[in-house]
Amino acid sequence: MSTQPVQQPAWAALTAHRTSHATTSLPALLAADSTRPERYTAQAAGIALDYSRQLIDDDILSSFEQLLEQQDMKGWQAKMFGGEAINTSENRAVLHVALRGSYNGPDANIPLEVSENQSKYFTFAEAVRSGEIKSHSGEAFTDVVNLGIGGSDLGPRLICHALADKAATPRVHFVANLDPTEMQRVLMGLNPGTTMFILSSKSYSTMETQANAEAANAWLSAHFNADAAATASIKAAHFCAVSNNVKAVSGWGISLDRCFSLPEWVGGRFSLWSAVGLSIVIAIGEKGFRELLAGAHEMDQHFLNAPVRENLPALLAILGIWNTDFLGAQTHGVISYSERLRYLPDYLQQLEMESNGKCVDRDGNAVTYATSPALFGGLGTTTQHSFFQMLHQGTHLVPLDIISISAEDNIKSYDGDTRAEDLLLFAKAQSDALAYGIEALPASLRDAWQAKPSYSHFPASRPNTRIHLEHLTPSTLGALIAMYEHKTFLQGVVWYINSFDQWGVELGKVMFGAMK
Ligand SMILES: O=P(O)(O)OC[C@H]1O[C@](O)(CO)[C@@H](O)[C@@H]1O
Repeated sequence: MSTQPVQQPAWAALTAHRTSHATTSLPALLAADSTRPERYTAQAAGIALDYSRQLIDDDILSSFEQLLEQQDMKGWQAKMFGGEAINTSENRAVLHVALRGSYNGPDANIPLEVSENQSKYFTFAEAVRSGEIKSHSGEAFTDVVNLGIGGSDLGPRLICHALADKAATPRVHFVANLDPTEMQRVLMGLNPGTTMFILSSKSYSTMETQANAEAANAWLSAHFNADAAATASIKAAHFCAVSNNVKAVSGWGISLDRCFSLPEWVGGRFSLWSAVGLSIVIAIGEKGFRELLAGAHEMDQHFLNAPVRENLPALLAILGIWNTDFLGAQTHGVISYSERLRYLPDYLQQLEMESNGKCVDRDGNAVTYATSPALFGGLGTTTQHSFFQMLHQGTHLVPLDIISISAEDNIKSYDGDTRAEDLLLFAKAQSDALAYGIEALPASLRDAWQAKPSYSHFPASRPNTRIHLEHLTPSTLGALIAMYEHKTFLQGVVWYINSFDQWGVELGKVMFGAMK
């Protein structure tokens, strides 16, 4: 029976490990066992996860295996993949996994509904890509702008930036913010005559997206110098929509055959796999999108079947809980050594913090332990020249995920261009510097460094996990995102919180409404 984890025997064992390991350091752990990097590396779906530079050992991992059992990991997995209403505050199932063929429950209508929806927006996206669907002035669309926020923006934005061929049309753009400047800057270079908008809002109650749709509509009618009747037909030609509230969206003037629905059981921050991914299908095609789904499906199966010590999402969940609840970390950093993964930290911020930023458990009681850390991040190497100073020599413990892709997957712009190789080398160098400090230097350099005054002292023993993708493809990106989704879900299971509602964002909306 799951309950608050602090009541479980394994939590007490972990607390005891924390005390007995108080003086353990990463250089000592790494020096004591030359097989540690190999033993503490797990692989699945094209992703290798090396957690040898985390402050854990076999005893701690064993206690976590027990904790997962005591908190009924398997039972919760079965509930989620089987379609039980585990989002109890909203009485909803949590079935984004059904969108990638991983539903395990008895309702045969669910896979049918998924494939019916998919075929509608896949067909539409391919017709936009091929130029078969034309603009008001009879031209092929060159640009598509997704208007959405939160889950209706961050996943598609991440994936399109990572995978879209920037030289091909239609190009895909994103506008999320209420600040008119964002839209103005995106639209500045675009031709209204060949620009399509996707109004993407699961609830169709998000004021930012509605306001931006009005602004986009005004931009179009100003261009066409249109009267009211013409404005309606321009809107019909240049807008499509994604929503769970198709009736309301079509009421705004988008024709029903261009309104693509997503089921109630897909949470906003898990919705990129649904019609919310329309911008992705337009950017990478149906084939690419199906590969993305297949990669996520592979990760789903891995999460369900792999033993804990080989299970990537489970390991990430464990490491996060150890660092947060036992070592006292209040933050978690994600550093991507790949421009193509620029938006990963933004995406993960919503995924992890909106899901697990909770202080009340599933029974309505206050939790007595820490839940989601603050997640932040950025790109290597640029962040090395901004906040890495604090990571190396600051007073806070900041565990990191350091993510890299193979150099051959990157651009070479001239003969002898070694930037991609050097980028990868920096990911390794930073990981070593954080974990070992100057111990990792060759002896000659180390002696010289040691002679320096205390301001150059490196405390070391700063935990980090290396996550490496041999290739960044739709499939491996799908797997990477699904891995983080399941990490987040499992942490919520252990913390005994509902990871699938977001009441914390509501009060500000109501306050705004009261002031308006
Ligand atoms: O797609 P919608 O309904 O416009 O919601 C956008 C975002 O707003 C939130 O509901 C938070 O306000 C997120 O959970 C969601 O992803």
